[in-house]
Amino acid sequence: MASGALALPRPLVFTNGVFDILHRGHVTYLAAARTLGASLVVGLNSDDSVRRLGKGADRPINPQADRALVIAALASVDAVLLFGEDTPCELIARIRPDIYVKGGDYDIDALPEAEMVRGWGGQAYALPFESGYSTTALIARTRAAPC
Ligand SMILES: Nc1ncnc2c1ncn2[C@@H]1O[C@H](COP(=O)(O)OP(=O)(O)OP(=O)(O)O)[C@@H](O)[C@H]1O
Ligand SMILES: O=P(O)(O)O[C@@H]1O[C@H]([C@H](O)CO)[C@@H](O)[C@H](O)[C@@H]1O
Repeated sequence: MASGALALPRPLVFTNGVFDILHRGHVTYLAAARTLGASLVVGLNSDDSVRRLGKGADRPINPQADRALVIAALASVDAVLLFGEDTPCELIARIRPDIYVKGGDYDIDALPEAEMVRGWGGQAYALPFESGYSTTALIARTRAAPC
């Protein structure tokens, strides 16, 4: 239940993602997100939600419980909330964050999540992207590595 997120200090920063295999880009962007407010909540796609996203037939590699534990262990993250829908919009409507962020691989102005948060006077930002770091690239490198 997202009501627990309401008890976190404000301004509350919200972001979301799959976070299948944690990498440097995730860590630096979440650390940057946390600096924008007094708390950071991460919406995490459930396994079923990930399977509908079309990232690959074998995705997620890591089940939701493991992905949630890894992200929650980061010092920058105050709470992790699973969502099963295709987008985090329902979750965002429930917790009404003050700031919405995604990494720089997104056009923040094109996202319905940003429109929602801006709609109640909040802010939305795309944060710097660490090029060369993605879960997909990690998986590809692992599979191509000589035995
Ligand atoms: N290299 C990166 N630098 C900064 N932010 C990133 C980077 N990669 C992903 N992010 C951000 O992390 C969040 C989670 O993204 P996601 O789990 O899709 O990572 P990914 O590595 O792109 O995974 P995949 O390759 O499976 O799409 C998103 O908000 C995304 O913008
Ligand atoms: O890890 P990803 O693929 O960056 O996470 C997705 O982000 C989408 C984004 O917020 C645009 O809507 C979201 O819709 C999707 O559910 C994943 O969280």
